[in-house]
Amino acid sequence: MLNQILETKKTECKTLVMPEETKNISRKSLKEALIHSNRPLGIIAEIKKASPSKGLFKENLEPDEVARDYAQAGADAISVLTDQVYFQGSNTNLIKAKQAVDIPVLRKDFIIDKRQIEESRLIGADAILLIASALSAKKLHEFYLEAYNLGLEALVEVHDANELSSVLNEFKPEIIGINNRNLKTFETTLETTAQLLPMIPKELVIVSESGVKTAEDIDLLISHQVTGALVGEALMTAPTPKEGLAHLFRERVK
Ligand SMILES: O=P(O)(O)OC[C@@H](O)[C@@H](O)c1c[nH]c2ccccc12
Repeated sequence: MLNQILETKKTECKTLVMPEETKNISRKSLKEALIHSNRPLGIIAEIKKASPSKGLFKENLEPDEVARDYAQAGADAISVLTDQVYFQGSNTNLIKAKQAVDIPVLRKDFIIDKRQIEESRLIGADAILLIASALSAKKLHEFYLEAYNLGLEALVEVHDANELSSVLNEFKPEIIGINNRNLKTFETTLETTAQLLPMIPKELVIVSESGVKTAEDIDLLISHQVTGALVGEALMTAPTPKEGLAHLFRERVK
């Protein structure tokens, strides 16, 4: 699946046209937002209309409304899928989400070409996702530096011990994402986070991604002292973002 997505991206990148710069953007730090969360675990709430494994989550998605709801519900940051073909996202969704809130916005896409980093800056992203399964460690490092040069941060995503050690041999990213989803079977298990955690230097910000669905999952991640969690499906399918987030932290909905 990932290979197919990357092939599509390659084709898309051939005709990539730089968007106009979204004006009046004030960049926010994802790292700081996660570290200074009001909850024991920072939350990146994801705007994801559909996914290749689960199909459609929401028929009519208003990214600005969802972003505002997430922020009001106490999310520390927002992730917006911008890939169109597989996730039904768009750059416009990110622009709208960013303009609606003051918390940092992460661009979720498959970045394989340096120009996509500049594109991310132009549409107003605060941070980008860099996927270890999609890039060599060398390229990851190069793209990581490019992002920070442009004033963006990067969440460097790994999903197994091999990827993690090859990344850490090359450089120490400030923010590491552990993706709990097996890219072949699409199954998720928080065991992935538990297993990779001890390999990561303590000073790095660690985000557990995918398959975080219940208050028990959140408890487990808190007990492992990860900095944050990236939650998509559980919030997209909750009656409201507020209820979804409250449920994860066993809070009463006000
Ligand atoms: O919906 P979930 O299981 O809560 O997962 C969210 C997020 O981690 C997932 O969307 C994701 C993680 N890494 C990605 C890379 C590309 C696209 C999507 C993703």
